[in-house]
Amino acid sequence: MELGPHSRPAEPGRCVSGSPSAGSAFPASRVSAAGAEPGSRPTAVAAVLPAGGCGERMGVRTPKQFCRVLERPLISYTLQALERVCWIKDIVVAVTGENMEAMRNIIQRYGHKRISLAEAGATRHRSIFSGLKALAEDQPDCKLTKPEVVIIHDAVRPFVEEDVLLRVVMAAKEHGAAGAIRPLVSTVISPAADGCLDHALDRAKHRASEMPQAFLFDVIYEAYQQCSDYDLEFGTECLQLALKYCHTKAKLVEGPPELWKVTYKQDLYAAESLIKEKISQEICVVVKTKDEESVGHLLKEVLKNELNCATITSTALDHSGGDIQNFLTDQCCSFIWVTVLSSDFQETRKFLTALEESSLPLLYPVVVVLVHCLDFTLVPPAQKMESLMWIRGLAKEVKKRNVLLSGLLINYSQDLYYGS
Ligand SMILES: Nc1ccn([C@@H]2O[C@H](COP(=O)(O)OP(=O)(O)OP(=O)(O)O)[C@@H](O)[C@H]2O)c(=O)n1
Ligand SMILES: O=P(O)(O)OC[C@@H](O)[C@@H](O)[C@@H](O)CO
Repeated sequence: MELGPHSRPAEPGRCVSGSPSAGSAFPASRVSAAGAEPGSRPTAVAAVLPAGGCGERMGVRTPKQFCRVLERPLISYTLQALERVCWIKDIVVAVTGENMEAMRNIIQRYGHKRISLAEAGATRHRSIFSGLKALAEDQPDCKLTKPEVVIIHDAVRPFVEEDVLLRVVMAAKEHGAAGAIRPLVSTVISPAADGCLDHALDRAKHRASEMPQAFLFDVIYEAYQQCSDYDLEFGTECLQLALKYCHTKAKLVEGPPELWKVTYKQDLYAAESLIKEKISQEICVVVKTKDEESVGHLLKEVLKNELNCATITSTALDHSGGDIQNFLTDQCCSFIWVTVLSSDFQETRKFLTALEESSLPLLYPVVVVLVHCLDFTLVPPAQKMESLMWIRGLAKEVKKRNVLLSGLLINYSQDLYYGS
């Protein structure tokens, strides 16, 4: 899967030489929960995202961090997840030189902030080390301020929430290092030289090490500076480096199942269905005017009963796009636009234009179901067909801008409506 046609001449994202970020520090109120004195100095937190791999196990030409999920590069979802966390002040992404421009295009296209780029290395540990150097103040022309705690998170683990980030950071503040773990799904075995089973590990006594991990910056930076070439070349575990080189025993933090790493092609399909599920969690029923509100409310109640996993809201837009912008959030991506006994599609077009102008279609495909209620006894057949063709043409037009429009024509008798 190639990077999309949106790639434009690079507007350079914040490379290492960029100015310090405006992001806030880790709020003191949260730190006090980790045993620090309440109201003490907030903890500065930054993140390093290794994104310099080639995705060999994915088996496609494009490195998996740039593979598209619902038309958007996988890494952009991870960046958005971290950007949702206001107390992460800098995010350093380690990418190869050949992918720097692609990364800058992604930063610009999806409006990512607080991002700095560093040159990846030949291994994941070398890429992480490069990202840490971008945050260390002992490096020449380094413009980023050194954080107290640094999160390390694989760029191909897009489903990371603030809760687990907060828990690993607070644990790292207390213990020097912390990492998310998950129960093992398969039993770990140790093969003998002859290729037969030597022994099996007790699965209940072992865990899978996942990401995010967090460290006191000085601990992990010192570990990487002391790290042997062998460990830099063949190691896969940052927690082990903190233990081996800084005698720091990481606190292990139970993480949710969504922390898995996109490694094989099936992981990409799983990521797509998880993102689709998240998008469909929030549905907003939109009617044009107050007097159509009863229809919208009725539809909302029906949907609430039928779709108990989704959050259904409704709103009436008495005015032009201004109201639409107010309720657009990056949480809601599915809308049911209801028009009753009206052949005027101008309001529909205004609504879709406002959607396109919002940042929503950038981050997710926006789904709009146009429910067009007509009194079929009053409307000639030609008008019904005309309405359907109009909706079809509009759907084709807005699809280019990541808005997926479907139309539903419903026979809705006038006396039922005005009698309602
Ligand atoms: N030299 C490398 C190798 C890996 N990574 C990053 O480390 C993360 C986890 O590594 P992995 O899943 O192994 O990614 P790849 O090395 O790309 O995968 P593969 O082993 O299948 O080639 C990924 O975000 C990957 O981009 C990196 O920054 N630099
Ligand atoms: O070896 P990979 O590069 O696939 O994975 C790197 C890390 O994500 C993996 O080692 C976790 O166990 C966390 O350390």
